[in-house]
Amino acid sequence: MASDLKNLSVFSTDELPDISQRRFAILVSEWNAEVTEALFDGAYQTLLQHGAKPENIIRGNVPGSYELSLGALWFAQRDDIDAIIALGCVIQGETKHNDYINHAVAQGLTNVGLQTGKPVIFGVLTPNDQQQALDRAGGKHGNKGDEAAITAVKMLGLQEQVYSKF
Ligand SMILES: Nc1c(NC[C@H](O)[C@H](O)[C@H](O)CO)[nH]c(=O)[nH]c1=O
Ligand SMILES: CC(=O)[C@@H](O)COP(=O)(O)O
Repeated sequence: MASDLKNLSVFSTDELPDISQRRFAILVSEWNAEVTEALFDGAYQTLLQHGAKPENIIRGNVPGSYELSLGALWFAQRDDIDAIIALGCVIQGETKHNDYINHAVAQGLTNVGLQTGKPVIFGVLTPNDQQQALDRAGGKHGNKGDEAAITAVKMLGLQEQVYSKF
């Protein structure tokens, strides 16, 4: 479903888990900072709105989206981090560089989640241009940061369900 058909900031909040004691790492790429800072604001506020405590949210910056995977691994290896939200914006350039970054970071973040068993959320925009990025960082299509944060919350809820006793 394309973003044209679904606002990134509209989601069901039914049956969300208690996250008051949960600890989150939010990784932010420094490339396209106007966009990634808006993504961070969305993710951070969404976590607070759904019960997370400010003292349980840690932020880390990486130079670019390509570095999100390693940053996510470092946080995921900490015993005091329950979920990682990785935020970036890779705008299509003149060459195929964006394709290589996008594929690397998508696969890298997936691998970190599978390797550690912790929710590692792909909050990376891969737009064709700046306007498409802004539309998805608080613009007409909502905020990908909101979506990434609620995805982390929902995955923690699934984790609780899976590992709870009958
Ligand atoms: N062009 C963009 C980049 N490029 C930088 C890479 O992510 C990486 O930091 C570099 O290749 C060194 O390893 N990063 C973005 O996040 N967004 C871009 O549009
Ligand atoms: C992916 C990017 O936007 C940046 O690395 C520049 O890309 P390009 O050299 O293809 O314009």
